[in-house]
Amino acid sequence: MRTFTALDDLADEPVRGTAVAIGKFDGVHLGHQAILTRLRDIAAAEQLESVVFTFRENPLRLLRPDRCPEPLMSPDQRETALAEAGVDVCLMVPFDERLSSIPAEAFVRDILVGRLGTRHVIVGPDFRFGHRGVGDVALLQRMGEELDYTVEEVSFVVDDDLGRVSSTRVREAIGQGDIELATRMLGRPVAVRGDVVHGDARGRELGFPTANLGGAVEGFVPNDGVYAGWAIVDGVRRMAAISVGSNPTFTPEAQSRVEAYLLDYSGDLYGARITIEFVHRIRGTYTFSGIDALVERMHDDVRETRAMLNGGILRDEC
Ligand SMILES: Cc1cc2nc3c(=O)[nH]c(=O)nc-3n(C[C@H](O)[C@H](O)[C@H](O)COP(=O)(O)O)c2cc1C
Ligand SMILES: Nc1ncnc2c1ncn2[C@@H]1O[C@H](COP(=O)(O)OP(=O)(O)O)[C@@H](O)[C@H]1O
Repeated sequence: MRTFTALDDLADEPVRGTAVAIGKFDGVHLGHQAILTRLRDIAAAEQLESVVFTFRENPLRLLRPDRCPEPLMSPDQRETALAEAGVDVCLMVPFDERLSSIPAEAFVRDILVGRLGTRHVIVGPDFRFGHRGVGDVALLQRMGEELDYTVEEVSFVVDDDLGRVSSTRVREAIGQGDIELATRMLGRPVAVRGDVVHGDARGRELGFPTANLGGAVEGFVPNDGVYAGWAIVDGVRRMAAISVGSNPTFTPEAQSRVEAYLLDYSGDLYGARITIEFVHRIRGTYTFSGIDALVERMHDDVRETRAMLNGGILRDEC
């Protein structure tokens, strides 16, 4: 996949004869994947390049920061998911004053047709575009008759079990601790990524050293609590008991952070970039009366993690 982070870069390396899907694609969930499947099929059938037109940040960050939700993915995670979906070209441009002031008609004429040579446009439900969001599917279609492209609106993915799939519902599911539902709507694990930093060096004394994620953590961090999941280090996936919290037993005022105890592992992870995938929420974060109570509970958490990830078979040892 070729990625462009500025529209002007298209002048140096033109992309012509395209099918274009436009949207935020936050989460690249099953609904987005339905759009990308159509995009790929249409592009393949007509020997066009498949292009995703998306934004680095949610447009609401500029337009209505008070209503802008936390993203489900970092731009890098989104780019990876789009590449995995078989997209040829990703345009991930900043949604800035300049882009937001382009009128809907000019967006179609100058960008979709002028710069991308669009033959087909594929959008999701309720798609709006152009300055003040005045452009809609009807306008896209009207302009397509004149400018010789077609438009397809892919409807919501509504599943008997999952209901309607949307980024908002994925956030809600994670917020309610239903990691399983979020995972099914995403069609991939709920995952965060970050660098392992030093903590308070307490973990190893408790018998549970934990890799603490620091710096800018990519992805949507679930609510405080304890989770069963996986830690992926250098491409190797290991079972992990994960804590998201401020360790209130020790540091009630601290900021919440993500830390993972990797089962059956000992080694040095400082400085490594690791991915943590959440599979199941075990419990909330408690303020224990002392270290012994915390450690006893952590043993249970580890047993439960192993049971969850081994398909529900509890073994005697932990
Ligand atoms: C599985 C697991 C469950 C945890 N549960 C709690 C908890 O309920 N309350 C709490 O205060 N800390 C909890 N912690 C966090 C520990 O307090 C923390 O890992 C320990 O203080 C080590 O911190 P350090 O990495 O900064 O050395 C948990 C950690 C793990 C790995
Ligand atoms: N099983 C393990 N799970 C997580 N980290 C481990 C494990 N074994 C060794 N480590 C190492 O120990 C470090 C965590 O130890 P800890 O005492 O909790 O210190 P800190 O407070 O700096 O996180 C990790 O960053 C990693 O380098």
